[in-house]
Amino acid sequence: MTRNSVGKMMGINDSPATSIDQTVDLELHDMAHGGRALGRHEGMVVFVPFGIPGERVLARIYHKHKRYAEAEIIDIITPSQDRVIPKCPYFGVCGGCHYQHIRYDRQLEIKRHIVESLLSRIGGFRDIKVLPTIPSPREYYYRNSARFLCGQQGDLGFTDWRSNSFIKVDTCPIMDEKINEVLQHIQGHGLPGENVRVRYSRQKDELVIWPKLSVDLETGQQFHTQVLLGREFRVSATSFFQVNTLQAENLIRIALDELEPLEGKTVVDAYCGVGTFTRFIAERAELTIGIEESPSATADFRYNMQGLKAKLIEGRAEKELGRLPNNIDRLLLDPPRTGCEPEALETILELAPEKIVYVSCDPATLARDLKVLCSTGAYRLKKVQPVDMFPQTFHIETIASLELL
Ligand SMILES: C[S@@+](CC[C@H](N)C(=O)[O-])C[C@H]1O[C@@H](n2cnc3c(N)ncnc32)[C@H](O)[C@@H]1O
Repeated sequence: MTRNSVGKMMGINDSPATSIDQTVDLELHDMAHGGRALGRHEGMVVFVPFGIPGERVLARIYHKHKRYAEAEIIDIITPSQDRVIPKCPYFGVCGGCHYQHIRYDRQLEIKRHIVESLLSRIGGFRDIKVLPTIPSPREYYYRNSARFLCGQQGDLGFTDWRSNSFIKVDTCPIMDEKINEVLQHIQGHGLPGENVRVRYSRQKDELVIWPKLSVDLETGQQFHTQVLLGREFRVSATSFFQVNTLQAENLIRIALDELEPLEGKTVVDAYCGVGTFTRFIAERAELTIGIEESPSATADFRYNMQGLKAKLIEGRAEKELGRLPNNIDRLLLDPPRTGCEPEALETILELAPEKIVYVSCDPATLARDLKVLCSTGAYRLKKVQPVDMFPQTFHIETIASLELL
């Protein structure tokens, strides 16, 4: 989406009365997708990071675009009752978290509201009531995976959200405690120019630290084993895996409920990764067909699906969906943030499965794709359920369920 289209969507005007370095008094009235609160000055929308809707703030304009401005809070005149003290010493500088200053139950409501408003504005779904966001079992220390950037001297850290420059970090309270422990050992030992990926399986107490480093810990492991609802998954260092293990179990439960009944059915799991959903579908359905393009994920999928009624098609979903037979009963979609390619959506409309469950990590592309699937009158949007996979950040995971009319 371009900046101008964001401006138009929000009903934003250009305002000569707003200028760089100006201090403005703002009532924050909403939260935009992307984690910034919204205020208005002289008719121009102002995006305010680390604000909370309902607050009145004094803010300094640091960017002015044609249709909107960006401002940083210099004083909070009326704080929200939902404002809390962030846990992380890097919060406000590090680009990883956006909501640590907001009480957790308010984060959940903000996410629900954003999904509903994007479905209405982008998707044209005016009457859809989005269900309350399912809270993460852990509000902090939930991530089973970290990707650290490496600075000049082998220091490990993340990015300053304003300047995009490297910042060294010695702790990260959204990563599993074990990943924080590992960081103590590997800090200062990164390889300049290379990211360091640390993944941890709490159930199996297994680590992947990639690439190989000169430290007093085993590094360079190719795989580790993650466990979801009692099933083991081999996951390679470079394969995608859901970052919030406990919440991924809820995601699977909801997706299965929406796909049921599965007995005797042919199901396609597009963008299947290492087989997270396929594994459970294949235990019930007649045949499950996964589609995945990543070579490491497809190798893991083959390993994980041994003995199950599951087939794999290696390739891009937008091409491979068109080669499927016409008897597909159910379709699960779990694409990357960019959503589904138009070609994939066209083919899905031709295949016309009775039920589609769309698992999305970006509600804007979800709304765009659901509009394509529903605007022809082929599908009805039955249920929309946000599931908080990423507490303390603006990222939103949503499951949408569609039925053929
Ligand atoms: C959000 S992940 C979901 C993976 C899996 N469903 C899971 O829950 O673990 C998206 C997956 O789609 C794969 N992918 C990305 N673009 C693709 C495309 N055009 N066609 C097929 N797979 C794709 C990625 O490699 C990744 O494994």
